[in-house]
Amino acid sequence: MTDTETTIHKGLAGVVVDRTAISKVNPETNSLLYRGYPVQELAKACTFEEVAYLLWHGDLPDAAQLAEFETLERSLRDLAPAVHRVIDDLPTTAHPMDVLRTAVSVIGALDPLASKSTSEANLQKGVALLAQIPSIVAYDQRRRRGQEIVRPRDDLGFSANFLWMTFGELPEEAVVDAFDVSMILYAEHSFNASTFTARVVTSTLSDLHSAIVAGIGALKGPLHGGANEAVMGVIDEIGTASRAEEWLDEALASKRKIMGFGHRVYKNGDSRVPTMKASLDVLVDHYDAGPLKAIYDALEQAMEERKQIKPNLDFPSGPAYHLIGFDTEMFTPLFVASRVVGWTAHVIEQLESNSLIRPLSVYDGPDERHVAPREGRL
Ligand SMILES: CC(=O)SCCNC(=O)CCNC(=O)[C@H](O)C(C)(C)COP(=O)(O)OP(=O)(O)OC[C@H]1O[C@@H](n2cnc3c(N)ncnc32)[C@H](O)[C@@H]1OP(=O)(O)O
Ligand SMILES: O=C([O-])CC(=O)C(=O)O
Repeated sequence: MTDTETTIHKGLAGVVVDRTAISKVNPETNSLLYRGYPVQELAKACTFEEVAYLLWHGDLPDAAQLAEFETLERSLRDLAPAVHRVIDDLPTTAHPMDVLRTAVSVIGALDPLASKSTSEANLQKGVALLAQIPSIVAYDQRRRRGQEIVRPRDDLGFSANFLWMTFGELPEEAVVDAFDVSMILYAEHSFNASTFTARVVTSTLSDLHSAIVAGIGALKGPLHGGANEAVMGVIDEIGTASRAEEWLDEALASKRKIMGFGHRVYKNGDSRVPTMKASLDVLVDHYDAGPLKAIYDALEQAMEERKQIKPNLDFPSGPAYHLIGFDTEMFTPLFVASRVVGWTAHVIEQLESNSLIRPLSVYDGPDERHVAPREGRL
């Protein structure tokens, strides 16, 4: 085939690269299934731990399986001293995603199973990361605020413990539930950029921690997970609901991408947004945050009128995390705390039927040329 006959799929848009049994994103029906279950049903009826178990094992746990899984996750929450030391050595000017990426890399280097890549070994590594990423994120926010570390509690579930370690107190159940819903919704989304990155790394037969570190790097960008942090910047810039339309017109005129809107796959709205928006509404009531919600609604409406582009999950989750009390730059690490579940499931699935991921490209550099003799060239 000549270069002129080759179709280039920029950004791999529309390209199907493999099969997956983990989740199904369906833009036609605006639905998202985890192992066959609609994510809205899971968010309503299950805890994040149950959903993690489902994504890793293919089925929801029974009572004994859940108890065993929860006991294991709760037993692994403490960070190794070396991980603490590395975090302490990093300046508080470092972005929390860089701190998290570095800490996960240290966990990998310390892991006695580092070179083992059976499904069992990868599940063990995955559950340790599930348990320890909240400890890293909570500690990082506290050290930035000059606060003492709060140790994990093994009498609390994943989300309650995460909030306990971050804030040193337990918020009301409605807040814990809203946070848990966000964790469920962020857990998995087929071949998104960070998951694909993790699968590319895995396809070389590299290890799980390397894949997760690479996934964190891909998630950090504002076109992907970094958008939940950027949404808060937008809301701060707008300042008050009555300015939303004017702000949007100026932003669009200067060709800005509006963070928290649009999606590569969903063109008619993100299946997860209604569920997260309901949780945001609970938080808005709880924290009496009408003005923030008014900006949210005004921007959503103006974006619909100007561009007919709908919000993605990062639009409601950014303000939700703000209301719960997280610093804005911690929002994308919160996404990691959840998505590590999806990444781990994909690493395991990739290894089950691996093929090195290595696409082709069309060369459009200079025609062949030859190196002139050294004398005369230099
Ligand atoms: C959890 C997640 O990762 S969800 C994604 C989070 N990312 C964001 O919120 C960042 C903002 N959104 C975007 O940049 C994009 O919508 C993406 C990257 C998510 C998807 O992009 P793509 O599928 O490549 O769509 P693409 O960029 O081609 O957009 C198609 C058209 O819609 C416009 N558009 C899409 N999203 C936006 C947006 N957020 N703001 C303004 N215009 C937009 C594009 O400018 C383009 O217009 P044009 O045809 O006139 O040039
Ligand atoms: O699927 C995508 O491209 C991005 C996304 O929504 C996610 O990773 O949750």
